[in-house]
Amino acid sequence: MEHHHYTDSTPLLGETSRLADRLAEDGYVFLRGVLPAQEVKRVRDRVLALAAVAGWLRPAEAADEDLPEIDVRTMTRCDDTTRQAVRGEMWSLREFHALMHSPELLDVLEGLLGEPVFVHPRKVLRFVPPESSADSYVSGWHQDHPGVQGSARTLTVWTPLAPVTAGSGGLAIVPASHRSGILPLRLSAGTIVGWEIDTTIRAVHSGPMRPGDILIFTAHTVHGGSPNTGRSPRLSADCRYQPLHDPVCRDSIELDDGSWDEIYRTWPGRGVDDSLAHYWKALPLDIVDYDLRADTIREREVIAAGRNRDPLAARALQITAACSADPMIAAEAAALLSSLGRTLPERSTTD
Ligand SMILES: O=C(O)CCC(=O)C(=O)O
Ligand SMILES: [Fe+2]
Repeated sequence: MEHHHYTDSTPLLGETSRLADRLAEDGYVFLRGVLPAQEVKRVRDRVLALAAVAGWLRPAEAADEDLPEIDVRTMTRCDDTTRQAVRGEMWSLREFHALMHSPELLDVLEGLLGEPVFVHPRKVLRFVPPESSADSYVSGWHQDHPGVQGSARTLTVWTPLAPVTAGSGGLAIVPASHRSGILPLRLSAGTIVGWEIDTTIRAVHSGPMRPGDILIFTAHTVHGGSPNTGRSPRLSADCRYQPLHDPVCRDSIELDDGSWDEIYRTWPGRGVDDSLAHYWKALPLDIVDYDLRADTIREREVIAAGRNRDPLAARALQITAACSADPMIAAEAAALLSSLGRTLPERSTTD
């Protein structure tokens, strides 16, 4: 596999049609310094403060580029409920949501899409501890469209909250991989969802990133997180942006658990009269349900693989047991998982 640095498209900022051509050609653009570094730092500091309160950091030792080290033992010992609560507090930070609505970013996206943009409310904040921690994972090679659904023209923005170094790992992109539609998947025990793209990858683009830098890629572009081999957390944010008038999948708006008002309880004035709270309710959206058909087919495949005692099915069985909409399938997945005799660490199920 060939490894190259991202193609730097920063010189094309302000030349909308050339930037859009680059996105159409490569499936991604890498732009430096789009987000205000001070705002990024504000989010990072708040996230790290929550991690420190949870005891996840080793305060005395500054490691990778002024980020504290993770206390892997404490984090690994942390029970699931506490871990999810801390991650939930990080995710609820108003500064994080505001960052993904930065005017500088929306200008670029509006230029690329050529029409008004809808910012998905369900943004993702990633706190990836070193791979030695039970709560670390790689996202595996994937395309966003099968999971995000809605508009096929949706764009993802990925941005680091701290410098991306060789140790922290970042987001690797397979250039021009968006041109072949939805690609098949294969079981993969080491990735977050238990599946990954089943194609030969010939070239990968990656490289260092600074706070403020962004990657924008299409919903069909193959990409995946690299392992965090450093000693500090990898902190990043990602969010999806689509043409306002295209269909929006309900799952990009609605929460799996809890309500948006619970999220806003830490916002000033609990989000009342806040332009970032419930902002989609005033928009003329064409909301569509999540189409479960592809997931159902994959669930059948993983059950069959589990019956064949395929060790590659372990992670997908775990996800199916925890998340299947069909209780019979969930129960069989759980039984097959225990008969596989594998106890995998409990991990987050975010794609
Ligand atoms: O940061 C990662 O590990 C994965 C990010 C990703 O898949 C995305 O932003 O769509
Ligand atoms: Fe993704």
